[in-house]
Amino acid sequence: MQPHTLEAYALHVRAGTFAAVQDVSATFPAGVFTAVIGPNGAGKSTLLRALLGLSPPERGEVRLLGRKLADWPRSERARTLAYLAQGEALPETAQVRDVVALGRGAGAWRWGLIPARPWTDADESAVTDALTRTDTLRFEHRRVSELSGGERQRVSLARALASQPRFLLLDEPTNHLDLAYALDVIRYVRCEVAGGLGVVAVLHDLNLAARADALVLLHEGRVLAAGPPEEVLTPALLHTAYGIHAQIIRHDGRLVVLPQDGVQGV
Ligand SMILES: Nc1ncnc2c1ncn2[C@@H]1O[C@H](COP(=O)(O)OP(=O)(O)OP(=O)(O)O)[C@@H](O)[C@H]1O
Repeated sequence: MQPHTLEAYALHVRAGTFAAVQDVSATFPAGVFTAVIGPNGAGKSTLLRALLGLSPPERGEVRLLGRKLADWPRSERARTLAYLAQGEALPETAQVRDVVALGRGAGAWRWGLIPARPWTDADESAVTDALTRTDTLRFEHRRVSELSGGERQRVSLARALASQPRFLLLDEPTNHLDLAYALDVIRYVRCEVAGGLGVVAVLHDLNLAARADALVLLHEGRVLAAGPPEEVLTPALLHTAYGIHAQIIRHDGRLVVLPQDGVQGV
């Protein structure tokens, strides 16, 4: 048991009747950017939801900062673990600052999920801080409908950071973003990780995943490999997981995955 980690122990999680995650153990430390990779249907989103307590495991358990996730009071757990779901929609007519304020729980009060409490100076400064760190403060009064896809994703990130979480879980945060915006997201994430945040991100782009500190490669619901990118991004493992033939090269100190044309290298 490690105090500064989010951990999965021998997790089995069902999605409907399907065993989507099977016997998965993995450790996600604070101050580390871990990317969860694997082909479609490998169980990545299911694992993320189990780590958040949204999909209760059939067997095994999740531990957050050394304490069983199930033993955490709901509101404390929600503050400690922030989540950015896949393709999450933002309220189109709301102003950016108000959207980020939802990260302080304002939405949950409004919907009656947790008791309302007075809005404080600490809330206000956490919102300003999250806006500043994601470079969204300059358009805090714009409406969501006036933002580009990349700007929206930064606002979503700001909303998640506003709760000042210890861990941030992101499900395909670079989906539908062009390369510049995708790199932006990774850059903002890296800054937060340098400040001690633990980040777990499901990523499909292996060349973005190569920028993480650690990778967990899922295949058919199980961990096929875990460790630093150079240990996980190997031709043999990528062939087993994705059925592709790929070359891995190092450029400017970074790993680059070069798949050959077509699945099975056709
Ligand atoms: N409600 C459900 N009922 C039945 N099967 C499900 C359900 N939800 C997910 N699954 C199945 O569980 C498996 C894992 O799904 P999951 O979404 O976790 O995979 P993933 O790795 O995130 O996939 P993708 O990369 O396509 O998003 C898939 O085969 C999926 O079809």
